[in-house]
Amino acid sequence: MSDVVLEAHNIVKTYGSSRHPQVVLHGVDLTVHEGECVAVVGASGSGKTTLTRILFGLDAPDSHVDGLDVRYEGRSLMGDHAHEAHDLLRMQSGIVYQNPFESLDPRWPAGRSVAEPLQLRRIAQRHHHAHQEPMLDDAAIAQAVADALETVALDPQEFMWRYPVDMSGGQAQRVAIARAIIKQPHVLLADEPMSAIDVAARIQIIDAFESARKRNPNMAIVMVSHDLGVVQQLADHIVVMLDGRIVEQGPTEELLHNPQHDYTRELIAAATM
Ligand SMILES: Nc1ncnc2c1ncn2[C@@H]1O[C@H](COP(=O)(O)OP(=O)(O)OP(=O)(O)O)[C@@H](O)[C@H]1O
Repeated sequence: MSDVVLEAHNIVKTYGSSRHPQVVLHGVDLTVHEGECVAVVGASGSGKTTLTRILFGLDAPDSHVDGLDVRYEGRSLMGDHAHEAHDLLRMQSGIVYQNPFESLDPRWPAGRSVAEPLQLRRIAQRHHHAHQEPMLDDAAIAQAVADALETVALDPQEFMWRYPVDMSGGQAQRVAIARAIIKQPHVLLADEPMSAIDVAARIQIIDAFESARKRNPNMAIVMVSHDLGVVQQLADHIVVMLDGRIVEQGPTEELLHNPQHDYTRELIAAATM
């Protein structure tokens, strides 16, 4: 089995006040390997987004829990060197959100939105004199933007200058995916990337993720969805959540053909694709 890139151990998360605590994650463990696509599925409110945000260092779990840890490529996001681990994870991860129009600046053409993560990397290179990687020039950034747009099957000539207002939801989501993958991230979080997209365009989003994986086979993807049907074509491993707990997980084929939990059977019956 390939290397573990992300791991979460005994994650507890409580919202609310001390008088009215609401525990939304009850000691959850999750492991993601290099190159693997893990889908986290379950009903609305089951804790999928909270768990995956914690896994990507975007939210903090309850502290003072025995056995608690969150690690990226072996580095703990919780311990003494948490800052370095968070910085590394931020640099080496990409995120795709549910609504592409909220993640793209409406004043910018697609080319600029897709280029921005590399522009920011170039600024960081200038500040930190990072000599371990070649300095990005304008031509390298333009080429990377064209490559990323091609990966998601958008013609760079046409889309470089297209504004979000002139895109369909599916096209805008593919631009958002191009933006998320341009840095060749090690880990990609996609939170309900298809639920705001009409059913006809979903296949293009699936194709976009598939070609992003082909281009960067070591990249791990964590995909959140409430719909098993949507993720079955992409996921290698499915994790089923119910009321803040993982009730079942396993390789996609095995889980879909031989579900062990009643709730997994319900999800399979309700799947849309
Ligand atoms: N910032 C917050 N403050 C208080 N409660 C929260 C907060 N964020 C999430 N919750 C609660 O935590 C629970 C889990 O939410 P979460 O968004 O992780 O679930 P989910 O499975 O991703 O649901 P959905 O599919 O609707 O996004 C829900 O009951 C939600 O109301």
